[in-house]
Amino acid sequence: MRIVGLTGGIASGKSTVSNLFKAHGIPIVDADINVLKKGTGGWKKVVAAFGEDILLENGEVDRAKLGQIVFSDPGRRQLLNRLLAPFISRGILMEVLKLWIKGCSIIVLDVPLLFEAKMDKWTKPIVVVWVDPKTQLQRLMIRDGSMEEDAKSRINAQMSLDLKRSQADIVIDNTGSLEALHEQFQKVLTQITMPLTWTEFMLSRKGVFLTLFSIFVGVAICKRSP
Ligand SMILES: CC(C)(COP(=O)(O)OP(=O)(O)OC[C@H]1O[C@@H](n2cnc3c(N)ncnc32)[C@H](O)[C@@H]1O)[C@@H](O)C(=O)NCCC(=O)NCCS
Ligand SMILES: Nc1ncnc2c1ncn2[C@@H]1O[C@H](COP(=O)(O)OP(=O)(O)OP(=O)(O)O)[C@@H](O)[C@H]1O
Repeated sequence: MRIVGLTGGIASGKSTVSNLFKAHGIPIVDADINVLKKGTGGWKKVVAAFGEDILLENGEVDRAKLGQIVFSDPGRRQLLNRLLAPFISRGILMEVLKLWIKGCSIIVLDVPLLFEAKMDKWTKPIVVVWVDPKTQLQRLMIRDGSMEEDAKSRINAQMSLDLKRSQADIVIDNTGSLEALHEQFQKVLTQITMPLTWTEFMLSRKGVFLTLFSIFVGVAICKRSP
């Protein structure tokens, strides 16, 4: 199985790229899907630590409010990361397992904090969606309707995008137009859909079944021979 890591900086275009993978039939595992959903373990921990003030009337977490708290206070952000990390990794593992059982051979993990959370060692190749700092700030402010100071504090809450780029196997430069992004994406798609390496094949469902089948046949032959 090939587990591709997809990461980048805030508003660098990960979701846009992730949607392109989806549109081409590549399964995506989203890192923080449902970890804050009402009643889940992550929700309980976060409510216990941050108080019921962060909840909406329906009991769901007010993400905008929690975002404002954690992006303006590194200590509170580290606390949130610490509380949610086990639920995020468990969620990812379960999703990967489900896709493995289904027989998927190439999947993409969409993890904004892939390097920060040290999950990069589980993915190969790593695709980093990079954007120049000025464009990143502009896109973030437009998308979230936020002020420059708030947007900058969110950008600064992450490892630098240049450092992420230096650790990537594949870089998508998303500073240009959407057309330019689509063009680069086609090349990336060709790269990541290349035939599996021997190791990737052995880790896929087919590879494991083939190994088990070979062992079974080998044992059967040995038993029959005098
Ligand atoms: C702070 C929260 C409530 C804000 O929710 P909101 O819906 O407004 O934003 P969303 O989840 O879409 O995240 C937007 C972007 O913010 C950045 N971001 C999110 N969490 C963090 C964090 N803890 N540190 C730095 N950047 C972060 C990422 O680039 C992400 O893509 C939410 O992001 C959260 O619960 N974060 C902690 C969990 C986490 O670490 N998620 C990242 C998965 S690896
Ligand atoms: N090439 C592009 N040209 C113009 N706008 C773009 C381009 N790529 C992405 N955008 C826009 O920039 C914003 C950020 O993109 P996107 O939401 O995909 O980033 P992200 O990395 O997933 O963000 P986050 O980390 O906050 O989840 C969105 O409003 C998106 O529509």
